[in-house]
Amino acid sequence: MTVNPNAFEMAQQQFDHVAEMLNLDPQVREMLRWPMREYHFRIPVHMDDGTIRVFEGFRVQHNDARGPNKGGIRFHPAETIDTVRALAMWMTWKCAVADIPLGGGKGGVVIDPATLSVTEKEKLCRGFIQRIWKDIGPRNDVPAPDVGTNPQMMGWMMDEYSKLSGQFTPGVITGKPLGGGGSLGRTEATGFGVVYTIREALKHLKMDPARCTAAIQGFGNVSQYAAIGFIEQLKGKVVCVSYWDRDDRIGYTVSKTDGVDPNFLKTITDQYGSIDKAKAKAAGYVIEDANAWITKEVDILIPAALEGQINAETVRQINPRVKLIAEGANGPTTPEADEEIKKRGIFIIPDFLCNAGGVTVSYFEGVQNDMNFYWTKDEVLEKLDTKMTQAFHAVLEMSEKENVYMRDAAYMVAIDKVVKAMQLRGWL
Ligand SMILES: NC(=O)C1=CN([C@@H]2O[C@H](COP(=O)(O)OP(=O)(O)OC[C@H]3O[C@@H](n4cnc5c(N)ncnc54)[C@H](OP(=O)(O)O)[C@@H]3O)[C@@H](O)[C@H]2O)C=CC1
Ligand SMILES: O=C(O)CCC(=O)C(=O)O
Repeated sequence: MTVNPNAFEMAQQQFDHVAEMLNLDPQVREMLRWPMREYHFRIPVHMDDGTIRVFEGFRVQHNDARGPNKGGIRFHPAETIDTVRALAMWMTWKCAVADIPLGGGKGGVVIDPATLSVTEKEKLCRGFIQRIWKDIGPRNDVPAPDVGTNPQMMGWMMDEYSKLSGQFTPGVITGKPLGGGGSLGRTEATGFGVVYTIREALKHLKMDPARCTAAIQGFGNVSQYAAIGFIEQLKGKVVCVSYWDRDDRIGYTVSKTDGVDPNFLKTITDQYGSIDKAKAKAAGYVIEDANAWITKEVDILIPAALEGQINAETVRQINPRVKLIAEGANGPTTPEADEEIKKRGIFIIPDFLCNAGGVTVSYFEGVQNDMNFYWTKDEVLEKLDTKMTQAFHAVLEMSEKENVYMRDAAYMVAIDKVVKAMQLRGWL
């Protein structure tokens, strides 16, 4: 599948479209369609074989009117400054829609983490912090995990920041390991958040979740817990997940008509989301091509891999039965595909609403770090459910009031909050 060539152009196009609908002041548009600040740096790492490799890194701070910049760090071979800019901008809207007092940021390193040893990965994480530590912190910019990074890596980063700043500072990074300042429920948060919004959307559409089927793209952190939550909490059926095969360098869809078992699939998946095809086949799964997930005759599609996956080309392959698209990934749908989805009347839960569960529990993690007192998993997930449910209904209400597409409604809710904060602070 193709990845959108320029995610930032896509993010700006989405923003411009709604700014026009809102008749937003051109000066305010100019402030919001670009990041406030960005850092470009190079990170030298002493590799295990004695050579030195230099990696390219970025941190983008889009807007901090509502609070410290917040957003993950991606380690991905196809990372570009424009992808990071887009993701940072989407974080501003995400925190506003989720109604958490944070702004938008994102980081990235151009690297395939699967090609590094554990020691090299640790050096790269520490090197990232050495380059940026003076410009992040619990009160100005708080990174977290995203594609290609995990809690252990956040633990190393937090340690490096604490060493450099001379004081233990767990609140500088979220998504840390449990016992190392992490919050219970953060691992499940994004996927479960997707499921809470699906539950509310199905109520709105008057569909019974227990009679619904779903097809999921991806089998990383978000998709694994979206699949588990959809089956265990909503009693629905997931007919396939897809993944990127590192050895074959192509994607596959792993299907089972009577429903996949994500807990089993997790046992045959490596830390980067590659499923063992032979073991899946032996367990009765069918291996299909990468695109098969989007063609399935299901009620719900959950794109949860990368941006640009539902585009002008693939949108035509969506089965007429599909009633709902829940965007687990950031930016999975291009503006061309959006037009087609609108025409077909498919209900969409837009990305920065649907996948806001991760940053919401990251926010809870920061709050727990500040209190130095930790909640139980049930407390965290209950608070998450409340936040996601409120956010979903605020966007739905806007969509009904203004008679607009759910993505446009989410932008309206978010832009209104960010602009208000800018006004209150005297920036406008
Ligand atoms: N983790 C979080 O808390 C949040 C994540 N997100 C977004 O959700 C999406 C997924 O993130 P996350 O689950 O954390 O990342 P992971 O790295 O855990 O998983 C993404 C998976 O998708 C695979 N993949 C890449 N391209 C394709 C493809 N074309 N078809 C099928 N699978 C593919 C990746 O394989 P490979 O590694 O081999 O490339 C990887 O296994 C991203 O858009 C991310 O920004 C949004 C909110 C929060
Ligand atoms: O947990 C966080 O702070 C951010 C997660 C993230 O990067 C995202 O929501 O895209």
